[in-house]
Amino acid sequence: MTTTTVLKLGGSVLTDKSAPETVDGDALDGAVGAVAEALDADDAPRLVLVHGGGSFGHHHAAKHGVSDADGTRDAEAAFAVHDAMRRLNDAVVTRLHGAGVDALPVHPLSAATRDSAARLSLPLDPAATMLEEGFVPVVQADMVAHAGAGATVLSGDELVTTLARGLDADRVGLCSTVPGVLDDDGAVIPEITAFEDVRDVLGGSDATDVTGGMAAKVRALLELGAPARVFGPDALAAFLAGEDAGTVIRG
Ligand SMILES: Nc1ncnc2c1ncn2[C@@H]1O[C@H](COP(=O)(O)OP(=O)(O)OP(=O)(O)O)[C@@H](O)[C@H]1O
Ligand SMILES: C=C(C)CCOP(=O)(O)O
Repeated sequence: MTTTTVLKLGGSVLTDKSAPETVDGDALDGAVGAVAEALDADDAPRLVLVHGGGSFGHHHAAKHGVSDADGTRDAEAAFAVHDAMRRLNDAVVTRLHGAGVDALPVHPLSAATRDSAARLSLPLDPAATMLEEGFVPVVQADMVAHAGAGATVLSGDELVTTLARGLDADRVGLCSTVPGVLDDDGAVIPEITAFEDVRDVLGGSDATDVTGGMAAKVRALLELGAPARVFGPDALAAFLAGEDAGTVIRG
């Protein structure tokens, strides 16, 4: 039976977060290589890729003072974030093509919305139909029109949980720069089942990040209702091959 995997490639992995709009070419090649190899396997999953903002989205969002909670009615500001994310998305999709992966872009701004209670509505048909037709959807973190708030940031983490639920994913992974969620001593916590257990060790991000870093990630994954894994680039191939990797989060 073919399984469905939703995988986020963290913006902190794909980019150099210390320099605006800078792709980390080696890291992107490494991730793309692992994806291409996994899709060549006999038991390859159907794969939905999501990517975060790194030094593309977060840089522009911070500059314009927007986040997933604080919106803007300045169309040029919203477009600056979206367009930077599109440039990163183009870079990811193009490298995937270079590795023989049939990737197609998905830009949520054109179709997703948030209501006044910040509930996300994301049409799933595009990604579902792409999967049916053998493509790999590559969904960018983006801006989204938000009732009563103008436009807010839509994080890759929220896209992962929404797509995983909506597409009934069998496996969910978040590849970040860290090898997992780390405890006070820097060791990988094997399993998280409650936010209270890890609240004290969870922080934001070391770099510019408008969506809450690791604490927000763990919170979102605990609400998913299915196991999800947070791991580093070294474990990406193992995760895609169906093995355990990093920290498993079970809500
Ligand atoms: N307990 C913790 N364990 C691991 N990382 C932590 C912890 N607390 C805070 N962090 C920070 O969380 C970061 C990962 O979150 P971040 O949102 O930056 O990653 P990402 O999803 O890969 O990138 P992006 O948000 O750009 O897509 C780590 O680089 C680290 O700085
Ligand atoms: C700032 C933007 C548009 C991206 C936020 O998504 P994340 O990097 O997954 O937190």
